[in-house]
Amino acid sequence: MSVTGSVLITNVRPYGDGDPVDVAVVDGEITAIGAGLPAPEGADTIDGGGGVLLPGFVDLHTHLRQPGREDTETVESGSRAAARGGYTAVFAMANTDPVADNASITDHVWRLGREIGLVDVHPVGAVTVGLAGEQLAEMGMMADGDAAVKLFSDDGKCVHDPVIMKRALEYSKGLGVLISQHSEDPRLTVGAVAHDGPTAARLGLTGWPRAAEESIVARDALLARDAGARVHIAHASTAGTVELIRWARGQGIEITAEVTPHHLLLDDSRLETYDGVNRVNPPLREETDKTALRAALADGIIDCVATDHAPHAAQEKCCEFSQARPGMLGLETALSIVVETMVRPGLLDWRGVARVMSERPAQIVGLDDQGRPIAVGEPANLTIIDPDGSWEVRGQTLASKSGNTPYESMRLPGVVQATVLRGRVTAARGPAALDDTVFDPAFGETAGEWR
Ligand SMILES: NC(=O)N[C@@H](CC(=O)O)C(=O)O
Ligand SMILES: [Zn+2]
Repeated sequence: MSVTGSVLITNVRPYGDGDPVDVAVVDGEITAIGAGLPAPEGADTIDGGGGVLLPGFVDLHTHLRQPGREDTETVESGSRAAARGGYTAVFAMANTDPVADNASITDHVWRLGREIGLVDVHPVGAVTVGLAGEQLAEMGMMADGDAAVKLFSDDGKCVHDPVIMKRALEYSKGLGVLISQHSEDPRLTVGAVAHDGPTAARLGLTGWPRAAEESIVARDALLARDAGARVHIAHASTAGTVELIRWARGQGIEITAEVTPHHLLLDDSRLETYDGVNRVNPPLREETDKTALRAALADGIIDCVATDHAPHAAQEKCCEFSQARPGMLGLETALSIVVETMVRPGLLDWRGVARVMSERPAQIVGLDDQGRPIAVGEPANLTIIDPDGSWEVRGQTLASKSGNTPYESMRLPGVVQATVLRGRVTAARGPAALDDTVFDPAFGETAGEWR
């Protein structure tokens, strides 16, 4: 991950503040910020178009599907999707085939990410062997490997046995790593496909109760308290989870949490059509949950946004709702959903977006080169956003190998114009593209084509 570049970014507003400035980057590091800067020697110039400059985004929850399901996503296609979404680091979940429960696999994924070089790919290690929930995986070996695994999760499955979870938390503390829990009591979700509420009842879908999530959140908060360990809650989806985290924080328990863009925007009213694209774990909840999740993200009870980018093949999503695989794409649409649900309603300003999409996720996992301030001497991991632009989502044109976006044909606000990883441009479109601008009507009125 040592490849660096030099670039001059012109006409951008760091954190959306003040008049546009230029940002000079030499060998991956910001060397100057000011008006009318000369391009560093040998550096390309990209035109920021007066857009907002933020630290590159960090995703704590991405499914890259390699090894095992390269027909739906690869480290390469997922890295491209991440770069186009404004991300400079992603954490690739362990529910691959074979499962990433040993250092040879986590190191392999890490090496692939490094060779591709579009985003820092940090493999997540499994907590238990084969995600089976019975025997702890060699967490220490993974943490000590080339990938230096920082985050562990059986995501897709919950570490259900409290004795195993207790031991895993104790180990994680000793290793200085973090466990991300997919909070779902599997005994309460047998056959469940939709939020357990009036909509599921009316549609004849088996319900997934809020208690399936909240009981594990409460339990793990207590286990973390007793172990003196930190714990992270993946894809928080209910108002009750928010209250439990608030309570635990008040007790001094070190608990952090993420929310997905889809749980901020969508609710179970989407299920009326029985379209499998809307099936996801945890399920889309109700309006009251959405409101609580947005407020919690605004006030910091929920730390960050994580995509839970979950690519699936078309034939796995088009079937009858209960048969469809759970999961939605997220990397390329996350920023726009955050603009729609948080920035437009005035819940977050651009500094707040930097906090929930860059700074907090980097801090939670202890990345010291991501989520850094935009300042001289800092690593140039950056994203440029057109805050006033909009684009129309088309699954077909996304960089992801899959097309299972719940936002198909929706016009979304906020357009990622370019992403810079250690001074190298990893994605650029429209005015920010290095070559001449190409307007592609498929991308809508304001969003230019990716270069
Ligand atoms: N979220 C999902 O619905 N699916 C994820 C697993 C997960 O994050 O639980 C997947 O791997 O497809
Ligand atoms: Zn999950």
